Amino acid sequence: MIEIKNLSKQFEGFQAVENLSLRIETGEFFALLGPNGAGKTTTISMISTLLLPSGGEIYIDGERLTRQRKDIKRKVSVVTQEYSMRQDMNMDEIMEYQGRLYFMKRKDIREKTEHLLAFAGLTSHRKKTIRKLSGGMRRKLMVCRALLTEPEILLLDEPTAGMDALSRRQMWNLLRQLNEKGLTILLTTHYIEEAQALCDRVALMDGGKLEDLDTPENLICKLGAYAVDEMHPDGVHSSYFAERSQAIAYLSELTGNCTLRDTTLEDVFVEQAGKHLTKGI
Ligand SMILES: Nc1ncnc2c1ncn2[C@@H]1O[C@H](COP(=O)(O)OP(=O)(O)OP(=O)(O)O)[C@@H](O)[C@H]1O
Repeated sequence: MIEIKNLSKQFEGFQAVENLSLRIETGEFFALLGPNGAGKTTTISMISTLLLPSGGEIYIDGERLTRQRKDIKRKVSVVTQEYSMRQDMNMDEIMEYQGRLYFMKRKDIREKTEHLLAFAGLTSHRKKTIRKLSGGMRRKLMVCRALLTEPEILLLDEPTAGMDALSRRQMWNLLRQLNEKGLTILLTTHYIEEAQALCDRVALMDGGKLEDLDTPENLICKLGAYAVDEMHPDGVHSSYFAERSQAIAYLSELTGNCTLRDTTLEDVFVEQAGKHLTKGI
């Protein structure tokens, strides 16, 4: 369980995260969503202790997280946005290097590497050096590396950024299976359908602050489960309704090109962060 209390981060006077409080339950699959610069990466970096908070606290299973508490830090692994791996190493070497950093026994490293690479479908590529791997393979390897120390919590900063649709689905399946085995997962993503497909709950951030936090279904219901899109020369204008009958009544009054559809989490995101994203352009 991760508990964040009044967490803040300032960079030279700039408030990147402001008074953030939230709680992620053990075994939950949780997403931080928000426009560019919302403070998602900064939040993940503080939970992984890469960054120190300017204020507030983080608790893991009820214990205060600090850089000195190696026992608590070990419960948390992070997959960052950058490929932080030596280009000239192959997969086995990357895993061995990571295991040695954590003083794991060689036999343990070998056994777990075997299992993790097979689980991620990477075994046949294990002797390729990092520079010869595709972006999707590298990200999967980063997940394997993060899992080597058997964390209870996995933090992923945009785990499928730049992946093609097939690789993204493979990563989703991998993460789903890990979560089903009990791993608590916190991810940031710009692919809203990713959060809708995977996550139990979603936190919407903007300008360093928490704007809303709920299940995707509840966030959609709050906006209105039915959407009517009207095509205008400047783009699409969407209106939201709780009841299908209301949406149909509204639609019947319209004369232009318009459609009725189910509201998605992306609609919730666009409405929240409307000033940052413009639909239809
Ligand atoms: N080291 C730093 N020094 C100064 N400002 C920073 C630093 N790191 C982040 N920021 C600023 O803090 C704000 C939040 O950044 P952060 O990377 O957490 O946002 P984000 O929600 O992850 O954005 P994105 O979706 O673009 O990855 C941004 O305005 C960013 O410019």
